[in-house]
Amino acid sequence: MPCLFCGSFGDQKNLIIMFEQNFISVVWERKSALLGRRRWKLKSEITADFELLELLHKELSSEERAFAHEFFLTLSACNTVIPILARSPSSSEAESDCCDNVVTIDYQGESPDEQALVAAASAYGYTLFERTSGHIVIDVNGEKLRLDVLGLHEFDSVRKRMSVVIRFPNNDVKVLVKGADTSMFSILRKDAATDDHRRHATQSHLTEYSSEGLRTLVVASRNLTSEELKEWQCMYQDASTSLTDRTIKLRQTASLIECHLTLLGATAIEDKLQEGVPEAIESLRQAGIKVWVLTGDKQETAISIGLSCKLLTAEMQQIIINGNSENECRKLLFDAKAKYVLKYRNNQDLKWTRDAERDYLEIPVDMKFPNSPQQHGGLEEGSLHASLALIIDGSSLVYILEKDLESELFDIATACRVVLCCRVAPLQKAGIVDLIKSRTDDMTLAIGDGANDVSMIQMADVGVGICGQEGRQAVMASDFAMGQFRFLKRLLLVHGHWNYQRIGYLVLYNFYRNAVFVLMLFWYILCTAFSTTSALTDWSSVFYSVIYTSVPTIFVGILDKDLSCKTLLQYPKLYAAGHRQESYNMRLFWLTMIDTLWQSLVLFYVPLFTYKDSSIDIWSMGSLWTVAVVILVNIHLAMDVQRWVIYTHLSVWGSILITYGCVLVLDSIPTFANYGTIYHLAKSPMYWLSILLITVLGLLPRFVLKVIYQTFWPSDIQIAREAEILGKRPCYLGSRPDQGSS
Ligand SMILES: Nc1ncnc2c1ncn2[C@@H]1O[C@H](COP(=O)(O)OP(=O)(O)OP(=O)(O)O)[C@@H](O)[C@H]1O
Ligand SMILES: [Mg+2]
Repeated sequence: MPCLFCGSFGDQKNLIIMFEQNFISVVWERKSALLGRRRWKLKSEITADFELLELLHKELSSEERAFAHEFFLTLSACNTVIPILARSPSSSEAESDCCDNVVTIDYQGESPDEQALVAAASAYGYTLFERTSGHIVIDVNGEKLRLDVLGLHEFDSVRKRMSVVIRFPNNDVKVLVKGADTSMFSILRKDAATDDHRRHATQSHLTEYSSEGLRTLVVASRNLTSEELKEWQCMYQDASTSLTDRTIKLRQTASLIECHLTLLGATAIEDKLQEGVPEAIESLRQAGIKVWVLTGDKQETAISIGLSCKLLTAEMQQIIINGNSENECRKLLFDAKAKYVLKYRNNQDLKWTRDAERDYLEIPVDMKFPNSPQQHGGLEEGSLHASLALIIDGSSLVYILEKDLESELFDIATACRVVLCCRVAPLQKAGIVDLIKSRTDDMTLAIGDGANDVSMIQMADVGVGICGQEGRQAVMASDFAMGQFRFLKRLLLVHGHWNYQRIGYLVLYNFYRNAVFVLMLFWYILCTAFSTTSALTDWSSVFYSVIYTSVPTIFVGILDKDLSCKTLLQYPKLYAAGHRQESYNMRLFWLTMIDTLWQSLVLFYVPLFTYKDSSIDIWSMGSLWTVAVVILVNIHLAMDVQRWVIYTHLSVWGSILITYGCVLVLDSIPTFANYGTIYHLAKSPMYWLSILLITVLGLLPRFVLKVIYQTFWPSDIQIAREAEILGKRPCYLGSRPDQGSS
């Protein structure tokens, strides 16, 4: 069973912010802000919420207003976004009346979430328009506010938050922090009852937002006393210049100030699914690929995204593992195993059969055979097995992956139809891929777009990077890069299928091509009592692999297609031919070798038999063998070509012509022992008859076997191919349970 590990496949960050401070949730979009004499024009439009705008224009003395001010200040200051300014002419007269100039502002950075948040802050009058390493400048409702950046603790997947230490013009020093709710709530101040109230309200809003599939962040801040600042500065200086354990030291320094924070609010960002994701996932699953989602997102968000991309369905039985200690995780795993997995194992045979039956339902009714199981498939649909979905979070994985619970997790995960790991750190993503790689022979493919997907992309057998808005790290670490998740469907179902067919065939063909030649020479050695004489010139031996038979191999290996891209995309189950190892397996290998043995015997003995009464020399015989073997292997290849294009014709038939050309040239050189042989041979009909006999006799068993197989035991691909050629839809494609996808 191949496995596919997905990071995120959303890329369009549409912004929705929920400001929590006044316990109201406001949703807004991007908008250009009109600020004093300068007009900031954002790349995309944001519509601001009127109520919140009104609050922001009140006197700063009110507590609610002060919190709102600090919330937006944190959004525009606590990030690594770089503003890119471009002056543009005012478009209308009205605009030029109220503004000196219009400045188009584009925010660039590694995190699309941050870009969206800074743009939203700008729409509310907090426009970040200058950033250097030492300071940032924010346009706060027309007033320029310059803030000194004393230090920045970048986001990392362990802390799951970032912070910035800012000195205000009045010399106040503040630490502004934003991060994941799980990491933020533990470092908030818990002094007053109002804090508790605010906290609970925020928590319930966060749950609500993440259930809608929004990506949430919590924003907080606090003032630093001069002693705290001094201590932090000392440590920060030391950590940032340290040559060893720099990351750990910086993390310790951050923890010094990232505590006792005052909650300011929360944000929620819509991470729109890319186009075609549900369809792509569905097709991959029909193709027999298990899809697992590994994300750093909150559990509710991950479940909601899982539902929207149709990975999870409402009927699925969800096994949720959220443990905070080893014992708790152990208990949850054992309970889940006893309750679901053992039951699943007992029903496993039944399940596979029913899976296969279910696949009948995808095929149009009018195309079914009258007695196909589809007839009762509809009746049984309601009683089909309830699928299992495992949902597990990163903190449980800490206990599970590092302890002896790995095998329990593996048992449960493999029994589930869907596995969803949320709040997982990059190394845990790699750990999950490793778990499958080390315990099964399955091929793993990891796909992701962010820096946090790099380790899993590198760990998987095949790594695919999506070039999104989250930088190029995933792409740089991957084997394949693509613009959108949905292209994976084509990559696997079409190109993966073609490649498998071509490589499987080429491996067998190349064994055959070389073995038939060597065996022919071997029979000659046996017949000449190991005399070490040779019938073929050295030139013929060298040219056989390099010129006579190599070009068709290359062209067929690149251009041959058993099925059209349309059919492969329409019937994902055809991909399962690879799972069943239909193109290359031991049976096929030995059959090919037996066929090779037969063909080499025909090659060697037919000329001996046809010329048994003649007195031709051994070089003439060698010349005939050379030409005959080239014609035989090329016609063997021609018999297996599935799609003839002009280049295939040119290469196959051209190779035979080139062989004749080379033989003519080699036989015209007086110093060679085979001088003039072809000219004598070609005159007699016996020569041409021998070649015809070799070709027909050599390929006959293969031809007969192929006809019998394709008539009585056609493969799915064969059926689809015939249907394609006849212009019909395949009727019972992939439906035979014995060939069902694994
Ligand atoms: N720049 C940031 N500043 C603060 N917090 C962040 C930042 N980026 C992400 N986070 C928080 O850390 C969490 C984990 O981030 P991470 O990048 O590991 O995963 P993710 O982006 O949520 O999901 P995915 O695995 O799909 O990329 C996020 O869910 C978010 O709450
Ligand atoms: Mg991310």
